[in-house]
Amino acid sequence: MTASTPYSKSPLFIGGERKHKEETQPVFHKYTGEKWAETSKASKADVDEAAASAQKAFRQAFSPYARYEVLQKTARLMRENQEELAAILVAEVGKPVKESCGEVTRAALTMEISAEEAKRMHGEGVPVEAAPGSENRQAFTKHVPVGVIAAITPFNVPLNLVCHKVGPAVAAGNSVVLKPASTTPLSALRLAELMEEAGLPAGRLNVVTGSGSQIGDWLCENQDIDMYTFTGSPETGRKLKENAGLRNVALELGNNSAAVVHHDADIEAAAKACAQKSFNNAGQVCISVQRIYVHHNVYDTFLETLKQETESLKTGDPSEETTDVGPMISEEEAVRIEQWVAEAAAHGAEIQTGGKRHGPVYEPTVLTNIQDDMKVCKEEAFGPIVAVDAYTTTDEVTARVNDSDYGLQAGVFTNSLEFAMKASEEMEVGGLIINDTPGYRVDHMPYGGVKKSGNGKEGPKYAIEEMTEERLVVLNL
Ligand SMILES: NC(=O)c1ccc[n+]([C@@H]2O[C@H](COP(=O)([O-])OP(=O)(O)OC[C@H]3O[C@@H](n4cnc5c(N)ncnc54)[C@H](O)[C@@H]3O)[C@@H](O)[C@H]2O)c1
Ligand SMILES: O=C[C@H](O)CS(=O)(=O)O
Repeated sequence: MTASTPYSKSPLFIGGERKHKEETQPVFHKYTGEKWAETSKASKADVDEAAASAQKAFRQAFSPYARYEVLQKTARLMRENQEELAAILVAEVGKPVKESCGEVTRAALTMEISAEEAKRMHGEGVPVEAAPGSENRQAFTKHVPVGVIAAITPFNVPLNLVCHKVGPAVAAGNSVVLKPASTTPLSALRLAELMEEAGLPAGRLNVVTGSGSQIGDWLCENQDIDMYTFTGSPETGRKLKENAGLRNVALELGNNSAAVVHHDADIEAAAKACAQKSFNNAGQVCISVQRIYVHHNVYDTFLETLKQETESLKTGDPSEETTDVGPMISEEEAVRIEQWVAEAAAHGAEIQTGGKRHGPVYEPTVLTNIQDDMKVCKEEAFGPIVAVDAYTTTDEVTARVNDSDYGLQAGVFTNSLEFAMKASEEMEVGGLIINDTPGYRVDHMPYGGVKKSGNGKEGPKYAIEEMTEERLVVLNL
């Protein structure tokens, strides 16, 4: 299987074998619209074969140090192939090349962190002998891999979010059946090649491409799958969880991230950070800044600086080094954002900058005079728009941050320890970032949300806890 270049046909990756299928799905270049590649469309039989291959591989010895070596070598190979991997992301996501290179850097680091965690898995001693009558017993726990993990990933960060599933899964000794996003599968297929080159035993990673809903259903029907790890929309995640039966489903879902700018914040720094994290990846990031609440004393200054920073962003061809904001994943999605903005404007919102669509490219857009019940505030935009409003008290803004079905991460720009600690107590999120945006993430930190944002925790150390079972061993000596 060669890396996908224009008009290449990618096979399924099952049991270390390439399996070309007659029926294919196109992958389009998200800026030019040209057909960039075709991927094989898996059948139920292919999914069942992949799960069986994964089970068979799982039963083969694969020591923690061998897993460490494979993951470390994978990270090295990713770095050596960074340019090629970034070019795939530019094409299949439409992600600006500088951001695509950044994703490859982070993905390699995720694999490296996973490698280190492969060597750190351990249980603990349990003092059962402290119980009367158990004086002659000893006990300890150990973490054992769950077995075969079905991993389903979203379109927007297709390499690093695949690594956040495959890396910890392999580190913990599991096998994986991976279903990457149908619109951005090529980076995952290339990763599978690199992991094979790094020495990953055949069957430890299987990649099935095709219809998400069909493959999702077949994975739920298949009893060779021991758990599911899903990243995507709440609607899809809910369906998967309903169909998985008694098997665990780790869910990393949506968000409509809020940032708070208090009167004592560094206003210029906050505006720069908010502009960057409102519009990177064309706003198609689960922790993209979508709502900004600014203390009324500094509202005008912040808004002016935010507008300037936003208008300095270059939109256009993602293959150009100078581009900051590329196309969205499809023109249909850009039209959806156009409609959301029009609806908000029809109800009084003011477009401070942006507001125009050019095919799949939507201009970075700042909205004011918004109402909290507008779609642009209440739902997940997943596009290059941000709504800005003023607040007066910390109680008021905390309530507005919490007025959401989601709770992944929030950011609070303040130098008040009192407000920061209040926020840490009262803001209903999985991650609270003080003096930065909710868009902050490093790949070894615990990452996950509450409410409709999901139930899982990523970061290799934390994902491994979900991908293993704790077993107690008691010795009656
Ligand atoms: N919390 C996080 O870490 C995180 C990270 C990235 C994206 N996301 C979320 O993902 C969403 C955007 O990604 P998307 O549009 O690819 O999401 P999506 O839910 O449309 O698709 C996600 C994956 O599920 C597959 N799928 C589709 N139907 C399925 C079904 N019936 N059963 C099983 N799988 C199915 C898709 O093919 C894809 O691979 C946003 O809501 C975003 O917030 C969350
Ligand atoms: O889209 C959501 C991602 O998890 C954010 S990041 O790219 O991992 O920082």
